[in-house]
Amino acid sequence: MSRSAHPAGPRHADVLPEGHYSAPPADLNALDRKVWAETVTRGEDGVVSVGGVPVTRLAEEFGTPAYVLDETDFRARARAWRTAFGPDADVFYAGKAFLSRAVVRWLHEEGLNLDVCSGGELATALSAGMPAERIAFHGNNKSVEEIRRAVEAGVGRIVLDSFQEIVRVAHLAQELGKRQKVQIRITVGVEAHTHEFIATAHEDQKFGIPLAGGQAAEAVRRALQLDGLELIGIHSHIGSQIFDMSGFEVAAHRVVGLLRDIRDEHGVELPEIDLGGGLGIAYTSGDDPREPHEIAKALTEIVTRECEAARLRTPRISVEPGRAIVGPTAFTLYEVGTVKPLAGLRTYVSVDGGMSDNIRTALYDAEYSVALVSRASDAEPMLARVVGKHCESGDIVVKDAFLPADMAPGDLIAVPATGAYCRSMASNYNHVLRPPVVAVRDGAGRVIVRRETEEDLLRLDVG
Ligand SMILES: Cc1ncc(COP(=O)(O)O)c(C=O)c1O
Ligand SMILES: N[C@@H](CCCC[NH3+])C(=O)O
Repeated sequence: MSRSAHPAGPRHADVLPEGHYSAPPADLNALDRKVWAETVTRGEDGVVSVGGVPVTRLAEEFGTPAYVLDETDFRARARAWRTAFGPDADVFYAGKAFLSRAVVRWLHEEGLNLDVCSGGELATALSAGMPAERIAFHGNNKSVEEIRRAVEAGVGRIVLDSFQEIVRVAHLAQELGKRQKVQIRITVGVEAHTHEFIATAHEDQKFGIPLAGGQAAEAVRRALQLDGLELIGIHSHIGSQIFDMSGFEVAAHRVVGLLRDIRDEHGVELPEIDLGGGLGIAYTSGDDPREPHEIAKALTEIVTRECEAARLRTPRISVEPGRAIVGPTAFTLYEVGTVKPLAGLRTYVSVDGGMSDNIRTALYDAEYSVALVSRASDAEPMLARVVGKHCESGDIVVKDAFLPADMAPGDLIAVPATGAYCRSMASNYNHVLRPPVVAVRDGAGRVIVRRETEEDLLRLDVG
């Protein structure tokens, strides 16, 4: 296999990209500790390992592309959240970030609860043994059938998202002879500092019942009147990939304000509040994520302070981190197929996956980093764009990155921080098969979600 440089290719682009990769890093072989988990290291032979397992071995054993997830890191992060919030609060892992039966079992063992947002996620959670009372069921348009299954299973809470749903859940619960614990999701009117597609607490979007205009107060009134419901609290989720804590502070302030109004109007002190998920992770060296203990301290302090001011008993707090737990624990391992230098522009490096295993770049203009992991290289940096194999020019995995100028077919590259919203949003576009998830632990990899096969694809075809 040729390791030669590509003389026609640019060493640096004439026009450098804006953002975090506007200049090449000093050493392309160094792994940026902001985006790579500590358990990922480069050996003396230049090969990168995770938890002591070389990526070359993983590629041989499981093929590429593959999501490689460090189980030890996942458990440590889950535990850190659990410990940070302590016994008087609850941490619900948001299954939408990535869910599999193995993950459900790890969460159960680490003492976390689970947030699900569809019948499919609920089925996965229950089939892996998560106790129903530790499950929260979310969604802005749960079907009657999904609600029925959740109530029958005995989920710990259903988070109500509309006036229609308040009535729907109450009737179904009554029909089943149950009183369902519920929270009401409200929209607090905060503009979260994140991509507009993943902000969820400003007024003009689909989630929750607005605080504005007294709508949330009216929803509470109705829920308290219905026998099938036990209203246990108020829920707010302001968006995702957020670093600035001020949005959470405003949300907590407004949620506590509603609890105070409820006490004043109905004489009831609701025992719980949920402040959702949304904490950001580092995708590039420019991102500075908060640690779980900082977040726990900030949220607990503000809720306690606001409750004291309102003379309310401090409610039990819950949170729903997804990305912050699973995001940093996995990387996607790809094999390079072609290297195409475009003079004066950049070099296109095509990998064996693409937008079907990571839609985030195309969907949110998300930034990622990338490294050559199957060897070290002393070649000069070249401005590269990592693209997939799909019939779409927007099929970009990493928009701007510096890779060594001797990149060649057969090299393995890895994109870190792909644990969240990559496998869970993967598709079969172009009938490309979805990659496996390989969990690494104790010096070995094991498949926790297998690679799709052509038989899997054809199984759904009728006729
Ligand atoms: C209701 C709810 N909770 C939790 C989450 C998890 O968010 P994140 O993965 O950003 O922590 C989401 C997704 O944004 C959500 O919609
Ligand atoms: N899927 C989104 C986040 C949405 C979270 C769910 N409400 C992402 O990849 O960032």
